[in-house]
Amino acid sequence: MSDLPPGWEEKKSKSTGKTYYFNRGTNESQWEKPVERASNQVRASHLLVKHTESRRPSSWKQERITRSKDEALEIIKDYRKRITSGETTLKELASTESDCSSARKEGDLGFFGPGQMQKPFEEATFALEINELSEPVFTDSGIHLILRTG
Ligand SMILES: O=C(CCc1ccccc1)N[C@H](Cc1nc2ccccc2[nH]1)C(=O)O
Repeated sequence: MSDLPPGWEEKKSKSTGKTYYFNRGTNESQWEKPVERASNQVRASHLLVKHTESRRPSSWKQERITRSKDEALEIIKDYRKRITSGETTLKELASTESDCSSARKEGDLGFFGPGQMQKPFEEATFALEINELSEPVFTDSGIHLILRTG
């Protein structure tokens, strides 16, 4: 009985006879045996709008961030409306609008566990279902929209 994570199955390459692994759910295939991720890990993408009170009021987008916290919240609320209406997606918006360097990865932060992110961000993410979008979340970095992806 192969101990593979849910959705993965072991297959034999027709051409080389080598064992590989296929995930029917995601259509991924890989040579390496997939490992279970620790159950207390989550994955998220986020869009960050910084403001003058941000810990580091600078980003790849803007050398000096001059918007106020109130202005940042209005912007984030507008982004959330555009995502929930289906006009755009968090990943699309994060790529061009996020003040976090993860913008270059469509806002993806990868997997993380407890104690790795600022508490408000961690608590908000762990409270989300997979594919659920947060309300605006305030951290020392600024104001975030978080999409839990894993
Ligand atoms: O700390 C980083 C880098 C985060 C990152 C993780 C994984 C891949 C790429 C970037 N960026 C900060 C802004 C920032 N503050 C955050 C607080 C919580 C989660 C993500 C955050 N991003 C900044 O740019 O000031």
